[in-house]
Amino acid sequence: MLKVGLTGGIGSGKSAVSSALSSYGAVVIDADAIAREVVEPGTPGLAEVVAEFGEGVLTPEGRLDRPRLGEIVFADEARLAGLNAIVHPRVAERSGQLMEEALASDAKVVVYDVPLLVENGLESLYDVVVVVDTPDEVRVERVSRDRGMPREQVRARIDAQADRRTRLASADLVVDNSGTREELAERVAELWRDLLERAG
Ligand SMILES: CC(C)(COP(=O)(O)OP(=O)(O)OC[C@H]1O[C@@H](n2cnc3c(N)ncnc32)[C@H](O)[C@@H]1O)[C@@H](O)C(=O)NCCC(=O)NCCS
Ligand SMILES: Nc1ncnc2c1ncn2[C@@H]1O[C@H](COP(=O)(O)OP(=O)(O)OP(=O)(O)O)[C@@H](O)[C@H]1O
Repeated sequence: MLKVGLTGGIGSGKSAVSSALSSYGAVVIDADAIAREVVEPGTPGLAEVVAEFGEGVLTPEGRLDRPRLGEIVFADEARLAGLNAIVHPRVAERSGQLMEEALASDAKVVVYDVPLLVENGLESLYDVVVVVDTPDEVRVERVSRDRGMPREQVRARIDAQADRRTRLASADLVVDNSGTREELAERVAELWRDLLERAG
């Protein structure tokens, strides 16, 4: 079983790449999805977030108000560090469990889709680090267009992440997603062949 760490900054196209890899037969573990699960209503994670940030980060229904918390933490490094200290250990634990389950399956390739692989120094956990590389301006365009996130919010998240050079320095393989979706699909098909070869 080949362990692949798939990373890239906000809006780079990791989800697009991981869903294509999943359709080819890879097991995909999604860090963003786990980061949501660990702060669902009733979890100790959400209780800690409220203790740290106050009731103001809850919606009237008692769920985490994610855009609100995003505005707070991406404007203030210390507050972001406070949130990361609550969420990241829980994500690491749960993703470790899911990785163990994947290793026990007969899949040839398992992909951990994680935006902060380089930031959190996780390179050594994977046989192959794949970086999805997309210019900052293109990412701002795509995320504001498709998710309605204000451009300044996308930029603030880009600023909170590793820069392009740092991320590329950790890459074993790079997928360029500056072009069309069709071009990306071709590159992922090539990537899959490469990963299968490495899986042996
Ligand atoms: C601040 C929160 C509530 C905002 O939620 P929102 O729904 O708007 O964004 P979502 O979680 O879908 O993240 C979208 C993208 O933002 C970027 N991002 C998220 N968290 C971080 C972070 N701590 N540092 C840098 N970039 C981040 C990533 O590129 C991510 O793919 C949320 O991002 C969060 O809880 N972040 C801390 C946990 C974390 O680091 N998650 C990333 C994977 S472990
Ligand atoms: N080649 C492309 N051309 C046009 N739009 C694209 C392309 N690739 C991805 N997108 C769109 O850009 C947005 C960002 O892509 P995606 O969600 O896959 O990125 P991501 O790296 O998973 O982002 P995040 O870190 O925020 O979770 C999505 O709305 C996606 O549909």
